[in-house]
Amino acid sequence: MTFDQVDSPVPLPTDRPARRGLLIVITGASGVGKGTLRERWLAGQNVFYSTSWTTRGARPGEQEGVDYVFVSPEVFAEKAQADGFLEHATFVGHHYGTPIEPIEAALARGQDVVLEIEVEGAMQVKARLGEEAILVFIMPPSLTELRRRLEGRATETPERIEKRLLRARDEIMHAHAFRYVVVNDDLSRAVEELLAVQRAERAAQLPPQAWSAEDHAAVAAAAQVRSDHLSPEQLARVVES
Ligand SMILES: Nc1ncnc2c1ncn2[C@@H]1O[C@H](COP(=O)(O)OP(=O)(O)OP(=O)(O)O)[C@@H](O)[C@H]1O
Ligand SMILES: Nc1nc2c(ncn2[C@@H]2O[C@H](COP(=O)(O)O)[C@@H](O)[C@H]2O)c(=O)[nH]1
Repeated sequence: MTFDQVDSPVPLPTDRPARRGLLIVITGASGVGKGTLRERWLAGQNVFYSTSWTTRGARPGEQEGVDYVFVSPEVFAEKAQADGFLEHATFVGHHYGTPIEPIEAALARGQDVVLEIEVEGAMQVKARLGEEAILVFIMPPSLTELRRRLEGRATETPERIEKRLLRARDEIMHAHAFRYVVVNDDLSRAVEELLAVQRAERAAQLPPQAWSAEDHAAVAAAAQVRSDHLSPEQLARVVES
């Protein structure tokens, strides 16, 4: 028996991570570039990316269990009824949901978790988890550019693109509900802003005296993309352009 154990009736938590992981949610209109940004932002990081369940069919090249878990509406409904989702929503005719168990496990072992979901689901996460969820809205430079990206990706029929764009207008008007707003015009700058947000939120768990120079820089950069800087006029300009 070691000295420590004699002094401590409760075993010391040597194998427990020092902190819980961060839960970061990126949200925004379909086609704004969430997936593109997420891949670049998380490259080389040991972050848990949550694979969603969906009732839509797989697109060419999409892999079961990697891009999504593809299920029938019946299987989805069973999981929802059993409270197996952190959030779930219907988006242009299909159901999408975030399975709760793997997320809870990753956060408990100290791993950061990233969700990439549409706006209604992100609002549910906010209502359920409050300040624990770090919500980032990804803003397109304009609706015209959003249309160009959706058409260029060529994964939807023209009719479905119109439905996604119609929904996008409403989603953009909710941007102020999220903690941060990152404009995805220049991809590299937007990735830098996401890295700054992640670093700043980690730093916020420590007293400022413990921050490195990089932490201070990240906190300053993240402050620039807080949603309270966003004016109603800026939002209107995006949906009207
Ligand atoms: N900053 C950018 N500039 C120009 N094109 C971009 C930019 N970011 C992403 N794109 C392009 O826009 C298209 C849509 O991107 P992506 O699939 O990542 O969007 P998404 O928000 O994840 O969509 P969904 O929500 O439907 O899954 C892709 O063809 C991508 O290459
Ligand atoms: N509320 C949720 N939305 C999700 C989830 N997984 C993905 N999504 C979002 O749905 C739309 C459409 O996706 P697509 O792959 O069909 O283009 C897009 O905005 C995704 O981000 C989820 O688990 N919950």
